[in-house]
Amino acid sequence: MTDPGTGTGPPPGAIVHAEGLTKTHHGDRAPVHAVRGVDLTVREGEFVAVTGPSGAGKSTLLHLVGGLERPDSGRLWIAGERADGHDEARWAVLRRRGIGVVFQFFNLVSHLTVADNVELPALLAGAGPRAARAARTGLLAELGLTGRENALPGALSGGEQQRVALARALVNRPALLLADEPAGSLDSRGARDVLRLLGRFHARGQTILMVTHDARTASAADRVISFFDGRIADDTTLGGPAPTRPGVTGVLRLDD
Ligand SMILES: Nc1ncnc2c1ncn2[C@@H]1O[C@H](COP(=O)(O)OP(=O)(O)OP(=O)(O)O)[C@@H](O)[C@H]1O
Repeated sequence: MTDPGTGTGPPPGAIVHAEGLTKTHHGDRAPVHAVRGVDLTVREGEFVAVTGPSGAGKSTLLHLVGGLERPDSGRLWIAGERADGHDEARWAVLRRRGIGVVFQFFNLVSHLTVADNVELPALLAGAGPRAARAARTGLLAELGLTGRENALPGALSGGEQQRVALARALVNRPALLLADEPAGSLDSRGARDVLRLLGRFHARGQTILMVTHDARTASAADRVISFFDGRIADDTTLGGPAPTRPGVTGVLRLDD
């Protein structure tokens, strides 16, 4: 891959640092320049929303950061480690540093119970069954899902499914939580609950990078990046409480 080598590398405390990140999609029509030389730093504890019109390249940017797609050029660091290499090296960094992802349509495994969906990433990461169960139990309690452990995803509301997906994304205590339109398929109550939960995890130090086309959803973040035609058009830090302490612990109550 091309390495422009022009940047300065990640500053201290950067969870995401990208320099000149570029991605062109080659479908069956003309090439689409989805991300065009993006420089981006997300510091530990930030809640950043990337917003912009359909086709602006928001999801492609999120996929590049999350290792779901590989950049054509540019450099990417996750928690200080280069993460833009060939597939094996990229996955090794992402596994070590930990990235959790929530998608618009939850992407739960339909034939696994809630408990198994949430425990699966912990078991894949090498946790023993007891540790995986303890992590799952704590998170489901925090997310108001105690009693739903044995349900299959299809028996849950959209809001409940997204909370299960959130538990799954957080079970390995990732350095970074990526959220792609996390409220996009929910009714207004489900959307409000999920955004409130994201806000509370953020208040406890969770770093979050969220993509949304919706300005109201974006306002849950404390920094809003406007993306247009593959580039950052605006980057605004909003007011709001600073994270109180790192780590995701304690009990969240939806009705607070
Ligand atoms: N795998 C792909 N193959 C070809 N073109 C793609 C691919 N993925 C995305 N694109 C194109 O790249 C551009 C950016 O897409 P992307 O999904 O990143 O934008 P977006 O801002 O997230 O849009 P939306 O809000 O509609 O999801 C669009 O023109 C899209 O059609």
